[in-house]
Amino acid sequence: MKAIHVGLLGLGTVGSGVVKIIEDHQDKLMHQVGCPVKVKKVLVKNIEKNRQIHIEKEILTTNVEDIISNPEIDVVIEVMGGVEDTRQLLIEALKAKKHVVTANKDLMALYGTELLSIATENGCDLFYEASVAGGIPILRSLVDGLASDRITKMMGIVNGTTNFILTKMTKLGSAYEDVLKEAQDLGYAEADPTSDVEGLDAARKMAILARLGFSMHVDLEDVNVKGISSVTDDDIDYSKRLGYTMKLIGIAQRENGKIEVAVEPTLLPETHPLASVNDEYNAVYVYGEAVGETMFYGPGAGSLPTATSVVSDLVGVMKNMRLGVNGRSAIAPQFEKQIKSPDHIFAQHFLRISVKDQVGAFSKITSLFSERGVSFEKILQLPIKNSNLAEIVIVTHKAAQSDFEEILQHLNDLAVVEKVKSTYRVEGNGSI
Ligand SMILES: NC(=O)C1=CN([C@@H]2O[C@H](COP(=O)(O)OP(=O)(O)OC[C@H]3O[C@@H](n4cnc5c(N)ncnc54)[C@H](OP(=O)(O)O)[C@@H]3O)[C@@H](O)[C@H]2O)C=CC1
Ligand SMILES: N[C@@H](CC=O)C(=O)O
Ligand code: NA
Repeated sequence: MKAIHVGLLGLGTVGSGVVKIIEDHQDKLMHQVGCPVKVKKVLVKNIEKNRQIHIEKEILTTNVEDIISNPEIDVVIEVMGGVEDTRQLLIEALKAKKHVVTANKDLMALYGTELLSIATENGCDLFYEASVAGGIPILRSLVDGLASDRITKMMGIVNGTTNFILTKMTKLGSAYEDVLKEAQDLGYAEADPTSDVEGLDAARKMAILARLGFSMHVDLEDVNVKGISSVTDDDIDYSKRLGYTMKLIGIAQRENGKIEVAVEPTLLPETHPLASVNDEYNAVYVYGEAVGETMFYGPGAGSLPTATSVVSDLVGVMKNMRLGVNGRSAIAPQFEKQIKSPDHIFAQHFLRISVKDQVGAFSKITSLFSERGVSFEKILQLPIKNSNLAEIVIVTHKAAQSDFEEILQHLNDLAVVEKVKSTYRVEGNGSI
């Protein structure tokens, strides 16, 4: 039977893994799809570069047309990254009736809707499992495994780099910059790691998850984002003292048809299932009205885990080719997008405030909270050595985001408050 020919755009961390899996698992692939799978051409920037894997030099090219306009190539696998130019390339590939598999969340978060509709118009598949939570088959689980349910909440650790950094800072006391460098060396971080540490990479993934889970057209701008670059050792220490673990958490929840999607450093009780997800591992908790609680766990970044999702998508394309049903799996959103306003978003909050160590300071602060009906779950007050300042650490009960923001503004105006040093969302007290 005729072989399926693949054109690969990119041969870095993920691309090398794809080549390795296609070679090493050829028997399994042939058994599943009934024909050999061959990598025909690979686009790279620099042909002369030393590579981790062995590859015939004549397969490499710097001319994208060798892939996009190559009539022998059936499937284009995009693992090079980039947005605008890559979007044009993939549109060209789809119009040339090539199926596409991509790991590119930047692209799918911004142009996923457009690309999926071009794929459908051209009878092509466009699969992107690796774009969210690397090796975890989370998109297929939402689209197929939980297809019959109504999903109301998804919460997870969806960025390997930041989870790696926070784990090493928490468990080993490592310095932020050193661990970031380690994550880059291990191939977890993006080409520009700003998108990892500032939460944008996780926001892109949460937008994709919310779109599929809630069947709504969720845009990247709908996601409230805060990253981990301002998290300090002190914040981590205080969280530990209060029994919490700091994680970069993505939350997407739906209530009465309205949604909230956010990514922010969040404190979780140490006993929470997501608190024990460490290093580059990811986990996504999904709550469905009928199924109840489900949780998906696995490596969120790295060469072979991510490539596993890519090659499994390739198998999906090839199975559809055999059945003659390519280009029929994308489903248009069922619901109009409705975003929750801040007075409908409720969460607990951690605050660390330095105050003048004087009589009445504490009551001035507490009355700001009580005036808005916000009560405290935990409080810690400690003197700051060699100063006339004290540090107050508070964990509130659930409060509306609008009330909390108002309290913060007024706190900063109080004469007894030297500085609100940090605030974090707290999740998972009582339930996931
Ligand atoms: N690393 C990971 O764990 C994960 C990555 N992803 C996504 O997968 C994609 C690839 O990531 P990763 O493998 O880490 O990236 P790398 O930087 O390791 O590899 C990128 C590859 O693409 C090639 N390339 C980049 N730009 C061009 C261009 N303009 N023309 C030709 N070739 C180009 C590079 O060529 P050369 O080798 O010559 O420099 C390189 O081989 C990204 O979209 C990323 O977000 C998704 C999940 C996990
Ligand atoms: N940079 C990303 C790679 C996978 O998506 C991460 O760290 O999770
Ligand atoms: Na995945």
